[in-house]
Amino acid sequence: MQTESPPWASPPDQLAREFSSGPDGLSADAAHAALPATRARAVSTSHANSAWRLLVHQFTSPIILILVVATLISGLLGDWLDAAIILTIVLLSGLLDFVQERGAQSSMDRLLGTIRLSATCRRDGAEVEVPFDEVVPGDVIVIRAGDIIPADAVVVAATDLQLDQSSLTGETFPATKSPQVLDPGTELADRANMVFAGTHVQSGSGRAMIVATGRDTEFGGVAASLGKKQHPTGFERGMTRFGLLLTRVMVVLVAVIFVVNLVLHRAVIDSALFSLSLAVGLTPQLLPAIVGLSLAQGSKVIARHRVIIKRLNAIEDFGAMTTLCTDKTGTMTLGRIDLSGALDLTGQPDAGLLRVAALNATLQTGLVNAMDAAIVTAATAAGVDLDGARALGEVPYDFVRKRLSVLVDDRAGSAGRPLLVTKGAVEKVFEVCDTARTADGLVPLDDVIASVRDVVAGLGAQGFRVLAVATRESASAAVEMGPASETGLTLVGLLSFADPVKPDAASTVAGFADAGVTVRMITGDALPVATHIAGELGLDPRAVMTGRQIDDADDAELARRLPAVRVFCETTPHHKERIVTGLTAAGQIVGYMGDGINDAPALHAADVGISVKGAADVAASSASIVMLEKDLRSLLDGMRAGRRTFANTMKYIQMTTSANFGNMISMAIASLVLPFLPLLAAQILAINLLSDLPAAAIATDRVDDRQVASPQRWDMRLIVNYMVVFGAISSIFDLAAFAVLRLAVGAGESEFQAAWFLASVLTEVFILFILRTRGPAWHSRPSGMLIGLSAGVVAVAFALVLTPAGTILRLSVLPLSLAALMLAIAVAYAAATEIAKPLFWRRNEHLARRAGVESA
Ligand SMILES: Nc1ncnc2c1ncn2[C@@H]1O[C@H](COP(=O)(O)OP(=O)(O)OP(=O)(O)O)[C@@H](O)[C@H]1O
Ligand SMILES: [Mg+2]
Repeated sequence: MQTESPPWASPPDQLAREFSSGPDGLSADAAHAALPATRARAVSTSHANSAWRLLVHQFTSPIILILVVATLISGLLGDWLDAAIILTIVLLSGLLDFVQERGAQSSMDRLLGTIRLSATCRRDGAEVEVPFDEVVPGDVIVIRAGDIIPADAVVVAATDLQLDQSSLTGETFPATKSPQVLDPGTELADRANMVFAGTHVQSGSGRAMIVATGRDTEFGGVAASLGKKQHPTGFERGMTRFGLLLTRVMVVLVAVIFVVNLVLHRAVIDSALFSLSLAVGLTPQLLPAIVGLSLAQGSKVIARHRVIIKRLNAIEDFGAMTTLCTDKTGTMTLGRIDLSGALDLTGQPDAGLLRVAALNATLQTGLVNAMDAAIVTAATAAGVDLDGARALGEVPYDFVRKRLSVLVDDRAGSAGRPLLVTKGAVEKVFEVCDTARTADGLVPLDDVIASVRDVVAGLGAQGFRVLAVATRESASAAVEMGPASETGLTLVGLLSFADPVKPDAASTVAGFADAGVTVRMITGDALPVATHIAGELGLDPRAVMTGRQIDDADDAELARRLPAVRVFCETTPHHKERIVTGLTAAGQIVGYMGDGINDAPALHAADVGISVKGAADVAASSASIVMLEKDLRSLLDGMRAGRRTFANTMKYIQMTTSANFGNMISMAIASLVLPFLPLLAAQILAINLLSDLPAAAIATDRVDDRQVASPQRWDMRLIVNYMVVFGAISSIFDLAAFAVLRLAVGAGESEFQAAWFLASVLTEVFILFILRTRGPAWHSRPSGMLIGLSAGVVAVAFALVLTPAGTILRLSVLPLSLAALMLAIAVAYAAATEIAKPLFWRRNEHLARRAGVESA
């Protein structure tokens, strides 16, 4: 839609005409009609076409491509049947992966649908919630503090509207927005009448008309509309490193095998196919699918605890979490705040103070806040009359000042002169007061500050939150309101609020401790009440640090001190973020739970950001986990489920890599001394396909309790040790089979291959049952799916070598005795592994437990 003037330079009525809209927004019909066009311009964050992309993705790994090319060449050179079989198996494996991943993805999408962000739009004159991707040009959105802007829009009404545009411009200082008409040449950062997609409202409120959506927005070029680049989770980092390691091992082994075969004067194309098939065998190509599947499975189980995983890989970090930082209000406390007292500076009830507080709480226009709501409720109940007082100006609450000021025209109160009413955190209000009102009249604040602090501490020790109230008569109403207006005030009283601790909070904190997770409370609230609540929760109230102490420490000192601290108080959003990064630097895997705008930076910095449905948009979008209810208990259950998921993923990785590693080694040795290839390419691929089927069932397998008793962390050394130890054991038995076949039985090429084929499948399946638990295999019951699939695969393997069916893979029919011999070797191998297992875990226990837990 091209116009003479850009939206920021168009007068409101012209804009409205252009978008066939008006002050009251679109009609629902018009909005629906505009939807297809809007969708077409959407930033493709959704999975449009992704089924195809996912399918193609299965076949685009370099090894698979090289294998396919080599196969085609071999087909051209003559053997079309062999080539066709290889291609069929590759295709089947790819399809298997595809089906798994697809299933995982769609169940994920369904869960995510329940926590989609929505915007408040005016349609047909009423306010309705509209999902972000259904907001269309012409819509008038209603925005409040904490909201994320869904699309670029021109402001049509504003009250102290301040936007945080740092995601777009990098500028962290909030930008003030108001309706106005600007010069067409105005730069992005100066467009003071526009709000941009992906930015969020810091404070104030307003309405704005959407002028551009999706790709047409300033943010559109960036991939996702909330596309702050997420840093990779610990798990993702681990997977990447592990993938690299495997690739290196594979390249070396495959190159060696290929060269050796050439030196031995084997056919080039056969040797190439053999080496490439080994490469396919060694790369656990089901890995992404299995991981995706077990994560999706995990997220479904976790969802039963009313916890939604937004970013699948966060599950692993969720299970690895060693410390959980939470805010106080609503998490540790009930969050149903009641005003318990309006007090003078000696702590005695003061009837007049409630009215002053109510002026501030009622006339403020910022974010609806539980404390303001409590004041309004109490004032209404007490029949306080505001006598038509009205606001002349406001300095909205912010998390650093921790004050909220309203300039009031109060005809009944202050003899016609405007009154500035400020309330906020006690120490923060002290900072702007010169005098205090006592029974003896006005006195300098310093005369009473110590005794007021005592009163506040006394209230805190009873678990009351306290706000201070201050006022100043203003000479004229014409003053420009800003933080600088908060000066020279008179402290007039205190408000105390009750917000009791949740009955089960202490036991849940203990539950986390039992699970190896240290809980830390981070609050913006004052020291006295914070330590009181900490005590009730069983957190050491002496292990406390205030915002000021955090400011005084540099990063290194902070990282050193943080692990011992359990309670942080008087913090700003920036402190919260530093605490999280400091704990991370100290080697912790940090979970952060919070729901306010002030929690967003910390949520983003944490390994596991946890928010709550209904939280401020910025908080929800910074989190990787969203709870449907703010309930620590279900978070604990969800975490246990996350650990189970992690354990299953690890099982798969450990088992397949050790089996594959062992096979590679023995194949390499076998191909050196045999006069023929130990297995044909198609046979290797078939073994791979068959053994991956039961391995896929690992995603749904049961997990031993003791494996979820402490944080589980990705540990490269453990994986490598595992791969080498159990790979070596498997090689030894491979070579034993090899020796028996060549020396005792004197098997020829196709008989050898058939026997080894059988032995390979049997060992890979048996080993699943041994390695899936750290204790004795018979103590831990596998899932039904695992048993079923394994039995099926074993039956297929026997059928292939005992009937002519196997000739399609060039397997000869084995005599029963030889098949029995292979079975015996596989059983002996399983037994040997069972014996080696406790020895391995005893030696590597420290690695398994090296999760860096320092329990409270
Ligand atoms: N609407 C308000 N008006 C005045 N002061 C406020 C208001 N809201 C909060 N404060 C003050 O600022 C302090 C910090 O509140 P804030 O919501 O920023 O903290 P928080 O870290 O979210 O705390 P919590 O852990 O309790 O959720 C409060 O304890 C209170 O003293
Ligand atoms: Mg909070």
